[in-house]
Amino acid sequence: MVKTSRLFQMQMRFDGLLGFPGGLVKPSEESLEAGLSRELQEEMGASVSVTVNDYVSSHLAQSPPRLILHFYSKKITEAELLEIERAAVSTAVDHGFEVLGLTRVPLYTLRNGGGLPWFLSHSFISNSRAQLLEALQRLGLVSPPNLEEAVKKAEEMRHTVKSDPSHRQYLC
Ligand SMILES: O=c1[nH]cnc2c1ncn2[C@@H]1O[C@H](COP(=O)(O)OP(=O)(O)O)[C@@H](O)[C@H]1O
Repeated sequence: MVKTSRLFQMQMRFDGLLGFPGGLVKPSEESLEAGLSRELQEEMGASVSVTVNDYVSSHLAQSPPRLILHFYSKKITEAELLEIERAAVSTAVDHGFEVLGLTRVPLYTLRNGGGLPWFLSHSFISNSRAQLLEALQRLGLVSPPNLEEAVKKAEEMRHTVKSDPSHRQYLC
């Protein structure tokens, strides 16, 4: 087990993909920050107020068309994070439906390649894997050389799993 001083959260979505808490916002009806705060309440059961200061980046979605993906990241204390984790399984209305669970992201690489590389080799919704890498770099949670190494290892792991004979056995 690795104890880290910094924690970073994502979630397992209903469709089995990893992604961030959030959802669709109609800018004609509410501000992006108000919409995101509402979605966070539904998906995590906790009140987190997002402001323009938490804004990170925007990208055009490849699908569905005409969807703009706005990404925010918010720094909170460990106590607030623990509170969110508790609320996510107790009061969040989306728990067990749209969200199967919050998950911490391993920010370390083990000697055997476990940790962040394995995490990055999973499947992610839309551009959320790129959003994760952007946030880890911007927030200084993983150093650029370690991040680069983790991305490289993750690619190798994807190939290893595909060529693993036991993987083929499971498919037949
Ligand atoms: O974490 C994310 N990062 C980037 N794009 C996402 C993420 N989650 C969802 N999306 C995008 O938003 C679209 C709508 O997502 P979802 O179906 O979860 O919205 P909803 O919660 O409002 O129903 C997805 O098709 C995908 O393109």
